Amino acid sequence: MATTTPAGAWEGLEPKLSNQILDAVSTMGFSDMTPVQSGAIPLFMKNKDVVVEAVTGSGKTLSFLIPILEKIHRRQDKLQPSEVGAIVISPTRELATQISRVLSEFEPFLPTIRHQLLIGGETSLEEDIATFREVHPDILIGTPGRLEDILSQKRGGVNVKELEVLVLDEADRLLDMGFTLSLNKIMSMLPKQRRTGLFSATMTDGLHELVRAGLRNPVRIVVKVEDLVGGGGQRTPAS
Ligand SMILES: Nc1ncnc2c1ncn2[C@@H]1O[C@H](COP(=O)(O)OP(=O)(O)OP(=O)(O)O)[C@@H](O)[C@H]1O
Repeated sequence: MATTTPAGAWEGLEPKLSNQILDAVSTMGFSDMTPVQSGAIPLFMKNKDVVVEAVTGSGKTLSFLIPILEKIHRRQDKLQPSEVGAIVISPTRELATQISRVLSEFEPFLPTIRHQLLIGGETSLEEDIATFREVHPDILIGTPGRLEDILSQKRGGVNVKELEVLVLDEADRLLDMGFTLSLNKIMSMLPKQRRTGLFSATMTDGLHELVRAGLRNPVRIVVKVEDLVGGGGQRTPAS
């Protein structure tokens, strides 16, 4: 990324990242974090909810995928076949697919952590349920409609009682596209003691409402275009 000012080496993060994750990011060719990554990853790992306002191309994807992978990797009681540890909600099939691709790059380093893409379109709900039973994913990445469908079906077999992390990616677009009800429905099905991260390019009134409904004392991280060239993001309480 040409415009991003490096924001520190991955090895310097506190709490420390696992060797498998350090090896994965190094294989991806990333020696330093971007400002959004150095801001969001430690907070998420320290069990804070985060609201991240960051422009496109700031490196948001790894800033939520890495804490998700760390939390699942570090669990003492491993997730049971029907249990999922994290859900990422994205407004479009393309974006969800892109996140799934980035997550796949970690697979050689963390082969026991599996994920499933739930976006509708090419697969029916029945097929997605069959894949869930076969793959036993730990992480679900999807669009609101199909995620809501599979979570609301008893026969879907998805157990969210151990879920630790929910991510709402491109949250401004999720609301613009009319997914508010679906998001509220999904959130109502998830454990309250989870961590939630909301990522968005802009903060609108509707988003403040969603933050109030779905997040607990979140820390806000703002990364503007000038931060990408000048370095550093700001942190302020979001509420
Ligand atoms: N630490 C890093 N160092 C260099 N490049 C990185 C780093 N992290 C991510 N990238 C690259 O930066 C690009 C943008 O990252 P990412 O897709 O996460 O950003 P984004 O903010 O989600 O953007 P978009 O809104 O376009 O999805 C990707 O090509 C990614 O591979």
